[in-house]
Amino acid sequence: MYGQIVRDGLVNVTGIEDLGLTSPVLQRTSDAFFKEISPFLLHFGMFVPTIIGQCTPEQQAKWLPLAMDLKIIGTYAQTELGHGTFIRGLETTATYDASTEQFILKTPKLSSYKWWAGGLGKTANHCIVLAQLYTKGVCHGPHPFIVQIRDTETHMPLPGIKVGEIGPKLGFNTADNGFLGFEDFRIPRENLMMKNAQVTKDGTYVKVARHGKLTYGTMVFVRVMLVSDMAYCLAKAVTIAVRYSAVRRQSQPKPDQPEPQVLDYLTQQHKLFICISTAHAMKLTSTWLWNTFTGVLADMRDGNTDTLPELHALSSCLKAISTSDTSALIEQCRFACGGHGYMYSSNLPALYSFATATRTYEGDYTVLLLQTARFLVKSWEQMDEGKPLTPTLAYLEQSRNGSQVSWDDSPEGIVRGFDAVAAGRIGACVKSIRKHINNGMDYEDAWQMTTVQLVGAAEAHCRAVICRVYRDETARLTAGCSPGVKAVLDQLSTLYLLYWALERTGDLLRFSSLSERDIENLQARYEALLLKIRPNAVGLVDAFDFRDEVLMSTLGSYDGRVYERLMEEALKTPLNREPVSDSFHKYIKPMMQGKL
Ligand SMILES: CCCCC/C=C\C/C=C\C/C=C\C/C=C\CCCC(=O)SCCNC(=O)CCNC(=O)[C@H](O)C(C)(C)COP(=O)(O)OP(=O)(O)OC[C@H]1O[C@@H](n2cnc3c(N)ncnc32)[C@H](O)[C@@H]1OP(=O)(O)O
Ligand SMILES: Cc1cc2nc3c(=O)[nH]c(=O)nc-3n(C[C@H](O)[C@H](O)[C@H](O)COP(=O)(O)OP(=O)(O)OC[C@H]3O[C@@H](n4cnc5c(N)ncnc54)[C@H](O)[C@@H]3O)c2cc1C
Repeated sequence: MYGQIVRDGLVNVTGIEDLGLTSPVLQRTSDAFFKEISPFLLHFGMFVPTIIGQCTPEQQAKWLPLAMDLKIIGTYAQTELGHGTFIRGLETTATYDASTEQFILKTPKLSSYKWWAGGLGKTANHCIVLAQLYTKGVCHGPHPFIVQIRDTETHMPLPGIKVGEIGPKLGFNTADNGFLGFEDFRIPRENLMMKNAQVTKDGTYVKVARHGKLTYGTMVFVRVMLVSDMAYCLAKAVTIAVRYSAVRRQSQPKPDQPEPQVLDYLTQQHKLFICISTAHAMKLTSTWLWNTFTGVLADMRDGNTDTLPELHALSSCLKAISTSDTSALIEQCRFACGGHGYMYSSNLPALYSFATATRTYEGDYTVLLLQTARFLVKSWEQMDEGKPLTPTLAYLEQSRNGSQVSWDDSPEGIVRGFDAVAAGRIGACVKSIRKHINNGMDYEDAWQMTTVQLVGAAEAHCRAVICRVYRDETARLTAGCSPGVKAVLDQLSTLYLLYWALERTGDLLRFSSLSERDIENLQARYEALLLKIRPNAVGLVDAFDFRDEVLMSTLGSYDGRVYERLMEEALKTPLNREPVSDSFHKYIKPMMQGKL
């Protein structure tokens, strides 16, 4: 299995590299090689970006050609057995020895072992290691080091290195996630990645970065990328589920009628059409986020880090919500395919196991939403002090006078309704924190006591951002389209708004003048819209344009030969090589004869 995956992985990365294509293409074509993950994902997904983001130009000149030509294979080892979320609590140490101009890497105890890095087990010979930097007896916090861990000729672990694979997981079983320990392992001073902080030969620590969190930059980049990844993942899953639902016929609602396509059931449309819509919403939002990200990078190149806090808040909540929505909706696609959705050959299990992991790695869902909430509460307090709000929080102004937003069920009105919900929930958090403080709590305890509400407020803010961006970007991008295309894409973005308005009626009743009658109207409009979308459903997923080799699904192939493919795959199962398994003779027969 591992050998096959490495072969496929190299064909993928070297083949595409020869064509000089970019890593997103690499990422997309890699799907034609793997149902799961390439052991080289971290090399291109984090090792290379960290060299670019954390190294000086001189260090980049040394390491980047080696990495891009695959002369070295890297990964990103930050998480430890004992810490993943709390980076400041990482235990691996890097202590500077001025007498030899080296750092000594140490794994003080079992919980300090690096754990999880993709490709670390058997594939990588180098890695980025986040370690607590000590020099002249002072700890300066976690810093990135580039460390060779295996001999590039023999691939043997270097002396002082303990490395291996962490074992089977829910999914990602081709990612070769590994563990790594250091026993007084020495690396040259120059292996500290010195764009944001330096240590001089005599051990003096020099802070370069204008912002304390630039070391976390790679994670922001990956979070931004993952939003797009999730759109792609969900688009694959709903292509499989909609095509299968068009082929599958089941039950007989009317005695004298043939069994209908299950896609004709309103409940099936309710399960699946939000998936089509969400894939579009996340794709458009990811492009908007990427443009925001590149804008912040440009500002930072000019020495201005003012826009970084908003990017961190946006990338945190969008990564959290896109991965959470995608995991839930891919599982919904699996539910929609009945028993056959549970077959590994449908590819829905692999898509689900990838998406659900993404809800955790690169920042746990709850932790990232609390990061966004921190920014939202700070912004509210700045608004109270009369300071200007950042663009994505402009809607907070409307809540200033505390008046309830009047409900308007037009698409733009629903977007404003979500703004009111987000503003109302943030305001409720601020009120809760202040109440606890007035009752004698310190700020940290008051914050902790409000965290359930804070996670909800961050989700509401993110939903409002997605709704607004989806609506605006659809209008902008379809301006020049034919009326037919424009109408269908407008139906999808309206469906997204109606779906989430019905999911959040409680909040809308609390923070707008929404009434019982309005809810009945929303429900009726939503159901009517499902029927309108039905004729275009297969065309809409065909428009995602996935080749069968990329979908790798017995249920989702273009020709619809579902039962033939399921049987073909079944016959390939090793157990079917012989009519009678030798376990019969070894165990079952003796048992039947009472000889066990
Ligand atoms: C084969 C082809 C491949 C092609 C690939 C191409 C592309 C692929 C793309 C993606 C795919 C790649 C890989 C995917 C697969 C697997 C990868 C998994 C890798 C990992 O899984 S890798 C480990 C990830 N592990 C985490 O994700 C840890 C999460 N834990 C944290 O992130 C921190 O621990 C935090 C933030 C919780 C607390 O950190 P803390 O305790 O130090 O800070 P604190 O909370 O005290 O905040 C103090 C002030 O810093 C600000 N602040 C914080 N963070 C900031 C940031 N990032 N930027 C700017 N400001 C930031 C705050 O906003 C605040 O600001 P203020 O004071 O103003 O409020
Ligand atoms: C498939 C996969 C691949 C990975 N690849 C890599 C890799 O290549 N490199 C790497 O370095 N890491 C990698 N990771 C590790 C990943 O980044 C961490 O697992 C992730 O950051 C979560 O941290 P944790 O495991 O410590 O969870 P924890 O933070 O321990 O989460 C446990 C629970 O505690 C809660 N919690 C934690 N802190 C708080 C808080 N402040 N407030 C409220 N609740 C809190 C969480 O919400 C969660 O419910 C990978 C993980 C997976 C699953």
